[in-house]
Amino acid sequence: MNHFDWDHSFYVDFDLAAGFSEKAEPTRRYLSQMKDMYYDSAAAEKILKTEDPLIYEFYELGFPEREGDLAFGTTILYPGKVGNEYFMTKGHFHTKLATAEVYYTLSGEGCMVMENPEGDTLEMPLVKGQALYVPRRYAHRSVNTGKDPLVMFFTFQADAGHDYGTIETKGYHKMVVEKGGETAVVPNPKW
Ligand SMILES: O=P(O)(O)OC[C@H]1O[C@H](O)[C@H](O)[C@@H](O)[C@@H]1O
Ligand SMILES: [Fe+2]
Repeated sequence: MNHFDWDHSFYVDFDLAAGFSEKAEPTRRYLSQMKDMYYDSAAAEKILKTEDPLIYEFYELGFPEREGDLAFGTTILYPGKVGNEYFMTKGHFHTKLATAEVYYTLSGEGCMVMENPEGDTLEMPLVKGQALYVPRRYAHRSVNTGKDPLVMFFTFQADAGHDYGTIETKGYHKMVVEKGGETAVVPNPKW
């Protein structure tokens, strides 16, 4: 765990291409920790028989969950697929539902899949050099649709919290898959 002093100014280094930091500590999520989130569970089990790939890592700054602070860091989401579904983050709602977040794509290409509790869905490409605004009340998951790591910088209100509940049990309404050599957003048959 890092110990930054959130009541004083501080620097954190983030490599603008690769997303890595020397100063901050990464949290890593492997396929074994999120295998049930992929639609094709047989494909996930098959991969896990021989390896447990690192799906993504993000730099956790140990931010205090205080009103007025900002959480920020980078996420590095690796390329790959489980069955025909691209590697993705778990995704979450904010516990304080009405909390937005900004993602800036540093390198790679992908898609941000969003949905609100009413089931309205939004899918927006993650494009290098563009900041994407994730609106209040929308759960958000990033998906790597490219061949290289997808690297993003993010920031949000530090006391927003993470709510994984509904996402972990039912998933998202939409999935991002490779279909006939193309990237396609399709309905999740589990809904
Ligand atoms: O929480 P996950 O869906 O696994 O995503 C991992 C992390 O990456 C993102 O960039 C978020 O902004 C973080 O708040 C989040 O914890
Ligand atoms: Fe978030």
